Amino acid sequence: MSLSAENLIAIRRQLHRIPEIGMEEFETQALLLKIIRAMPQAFLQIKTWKTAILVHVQGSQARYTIGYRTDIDGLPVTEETGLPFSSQHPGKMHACGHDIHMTVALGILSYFAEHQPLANLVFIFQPAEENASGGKQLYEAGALDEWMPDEIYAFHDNPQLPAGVIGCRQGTLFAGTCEIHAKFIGKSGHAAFPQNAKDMVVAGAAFVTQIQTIVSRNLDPIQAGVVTLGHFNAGTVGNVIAGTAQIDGTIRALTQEINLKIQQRVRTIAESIAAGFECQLELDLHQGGYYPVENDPQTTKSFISYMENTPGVAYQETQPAMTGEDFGFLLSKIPGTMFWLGVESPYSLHSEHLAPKEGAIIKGVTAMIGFLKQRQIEIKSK
Ligand SMILES: CC(=O)N[C@@H](CCC[C@H](N)C(=O)O)C(=O)O
Repeated sequence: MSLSAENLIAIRRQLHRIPEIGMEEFETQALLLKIIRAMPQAFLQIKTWKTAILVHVQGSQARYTIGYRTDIDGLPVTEETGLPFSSQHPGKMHACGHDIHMTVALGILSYFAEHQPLANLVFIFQPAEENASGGKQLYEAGALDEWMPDEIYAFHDNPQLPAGVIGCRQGTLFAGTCEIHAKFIGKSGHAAFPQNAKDMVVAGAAFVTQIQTIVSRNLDPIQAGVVTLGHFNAGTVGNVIAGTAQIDGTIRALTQEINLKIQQRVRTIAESIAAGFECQLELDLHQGGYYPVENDPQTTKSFISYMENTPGVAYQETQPAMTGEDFGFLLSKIPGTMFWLGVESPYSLHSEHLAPKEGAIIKGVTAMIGFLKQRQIEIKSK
């Protein structure tokens, strides 16, 4: 039997209880495998790569392969929702809704495990979307090679959209991101003798301040970019000069060109601060697979047309967002479409209070099963 709405909610709650950080999703992988192995197996082949799971569904007229990807990792966030099925893993939470993503993928898979598709389908349960570009790692390790999709789909939950509403757009959906890790290394000393030390609170503060000029002074005002420094750690106590400052942040831009331009300005400013304060610099600008999420014109046209014209599906065109997604890497290799699924919450993604509305799950499953069925017919008739 395909998984019912009630089954899916129960599964989502099980997954929600056991969030794990990227590349450590062992319990999650075991639970997913148990659920997948309980489905009818006639059309399925299952393989694993590290904590990832790949499931191939044999199509009856297989000349084409459609991929569907979900991420499976949680975040290092302490849950504050008060829900009875809250995280049982201290300091970890599905605060980005990947439990919803996994559940929707299982719902779609359970349908096609029972109703053989025309095309082959490949379901990718991908680790480490948040921290280590699991999609890029999996692709580059060749885990997909045997079952390489001709096109691919994925969604991210969206607390700002009403539950169950599908959001999408042609072109860029999400920004490309790049992590900033900067360490300024000076010399600690007594607060009374600054002449004998190299104060990294001051150097770090200058870096933070100068970085603010990148978006306001270096970018075309019509173009968009974000530089957020979310972490600054320097010193220990008020009367000791700090010998090091560790500053971490993230760059976001809607094109790779602007992302690279911001990276270059961050590097120039960090190096000039290090020179000016006569200190050392360790700088790591790490983009990994977090390329801009660029939707393919053909698959996205077909996707939007289905969602707009299908009774029971609520569709809304959305603006590009500055969230990042390593699905951008897979979309740079395989044409496809990323979309939003509304889960309606007053709290944002990554909030310790995020409590997505579970009614979105069955709506997402139903919309995607319908779309994938139509898409296979479209492809067959080409
Ligand atoms: C949907 C979402 O929230 N994605 C993350 C992706 C992380 C990108 C990377 N680790 C970075 O911090 O730049 C996001 O923060 O947008």
